[in-house]
Amino acid sequence: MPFDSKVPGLTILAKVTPAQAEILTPEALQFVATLHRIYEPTRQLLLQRRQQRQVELDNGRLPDFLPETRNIREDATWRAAKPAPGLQDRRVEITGPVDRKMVINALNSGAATFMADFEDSNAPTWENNINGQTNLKDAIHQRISYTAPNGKQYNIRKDGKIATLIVRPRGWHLDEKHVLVDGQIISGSLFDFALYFFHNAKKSVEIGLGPYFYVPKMESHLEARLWNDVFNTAQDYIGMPRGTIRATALIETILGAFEMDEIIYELREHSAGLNCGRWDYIFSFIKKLRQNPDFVLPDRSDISMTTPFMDAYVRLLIKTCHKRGVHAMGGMAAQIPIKNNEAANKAAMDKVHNDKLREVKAGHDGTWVAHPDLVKLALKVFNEHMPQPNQLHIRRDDVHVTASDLLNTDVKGAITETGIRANVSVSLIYMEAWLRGLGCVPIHNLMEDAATAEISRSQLWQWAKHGARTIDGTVVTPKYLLKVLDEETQLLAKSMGEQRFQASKMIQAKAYLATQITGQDYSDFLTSLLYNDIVELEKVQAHI
Ligand SMILES: CC(=O)SCCNC(=O)CCNC(=O)[C@H](O)C(C)(C)COP(=O)(O)OP(=O)(O)OC[C@H]1O[C@@H](n2cnc3c(N)ncnc32)[C@H](O)[C@@H]1OP(=O)(O)O
Ligand SMILES: O=CC(=O)O
Ligand SMILES: [Mg+2]
Repeated sequence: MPFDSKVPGLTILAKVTPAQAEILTPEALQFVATLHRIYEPTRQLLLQRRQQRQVELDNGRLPDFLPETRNIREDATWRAAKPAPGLQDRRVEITGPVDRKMVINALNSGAATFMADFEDSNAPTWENNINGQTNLKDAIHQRISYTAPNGKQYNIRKDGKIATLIVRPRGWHLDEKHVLVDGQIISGSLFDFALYFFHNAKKSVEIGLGPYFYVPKMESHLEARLWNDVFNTAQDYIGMPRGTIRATALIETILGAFEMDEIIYELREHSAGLNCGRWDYIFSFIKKLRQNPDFVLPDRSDISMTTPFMDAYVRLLIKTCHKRGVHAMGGMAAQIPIKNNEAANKAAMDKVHNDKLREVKAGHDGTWVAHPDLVKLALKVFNEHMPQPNQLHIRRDDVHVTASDLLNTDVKGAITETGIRANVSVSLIYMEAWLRGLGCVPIHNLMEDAATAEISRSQLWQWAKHGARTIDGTVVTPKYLLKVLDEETQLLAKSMGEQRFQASKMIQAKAYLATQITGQDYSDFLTSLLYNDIVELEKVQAHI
């Protein structure tokens, strides 16, 4: 039986269990439909604007600060909202997908906050998304528990030291194809935001916090304005004072980096600062400038936070945030604990330690970790170097970052066969996992998610497009990359064994990847490219 949404014009093209129906209530869905009807036209216009800007970039026009918003950047008098309850001290934030066990583990991890992720680390299957909403609702309503298949019991810690919940909805580019309003596919961002807000906003205030969000992958301040408008409508809708919501904007696109002040300004009543989403930032740098031969980068492993364009971005972000009185959050080191190899584990932990040390010394007010075992390590570094809750008082008016600093590709390194093979293998393994509904996986001892995998496949495209040369003199051609793809797939097949390989999604992943590495077709997002494969539409066309 198709699910009856009881909301005129809104159709759900998916199976809905009784537990999921408690999230998909007529009242919550009415709110989804309301937001869609008001804001979908603007979202579509902004997505078209992204395409227009891409054409300009492809034609050689480099990103720059906007002349029309100079007054916002140069007016030193305006400030954003003061930090909200639970968001003053954010020295260590754990992130992770909205899986029930992980939600409990993250809340218990000892981190100050937990960013529950519908984006980079989540494959947006219907199950993942709706069950994720149930998990977050149960968390905010303080009734979440879980029994694992092995009988292990998970409960929220009793000492009250639970991380403050922050939710990251999907970016503006992603659709939620299981829901139609007036026959139109709706936005994934609005769907994730609306359901979480509707069920939890009031309760989160009652428990002394608030409805808190991370907003990802914005490419302009106009996209931030759209979020701000959505926040105002949402608060008015449930009778909550405007300014109760707080949102930290990830600066993780090269175009967003040129509009940091403007993004805070648009969100100022709701702003909780900016975050250096380093992995998407590298991806965006490659993607947006992909047609320009001056921006061909070496191996992914050669691009670090001290690479000139990354260093400039960090410095500008910290300066901008502290000027406006909001948090400048750091990002994610990709290393995770390595089991059964003490030396390798120590080397990985040293890298995380050094990354956190660099962040706190640069002036960041907090950082991200990918795994509960990293919380203590990051806390130790921040406690030692940041005795107060944050470093908002440290102004960096001495920092001057220019457009050419943000575009400085003086990166030390080379393109190597090892780097090419690593990119192919990471892309394949990640895409295969994503197609099975897993959005974050350990690969070669690193955390890989949608943002990191995007770097790998985009580099392959760019190297083939420009006929880049490896350090050994090999010219990277489509033919060469397709040969490497075959070889790497065979290696994976061998290590997995025939039966596991055939049962996996590796063949689909390979077919998708083949379209993305010849320097011709380029999908703006891997997740958009793969999304149709994880959409399972129920046949309820008669109800549309
Ligand atoms: C670019 C960006 O956007 S960064 C932000 C997005 N990425 C992330 O959030 C990364 C999230 N991290 C993860 O998903 C995981 O840590 C992975 C996939 C990298 C590794 O996961 P695993 O292989 O399961 O790690 P491992 O086996 O060491 O886990 C040990 C325990 O920690 C838990 N755990 C691991 N990572 C997390 C996390 N981020 N949050 C909560 N719990 C976690 C596991 O569930 C497991 O719990 P259990 O012992 O009760 O069974
Ligand atoms: O979302 C974070 C990133 O690094 O990308
Ligand atoms: Mg990201």
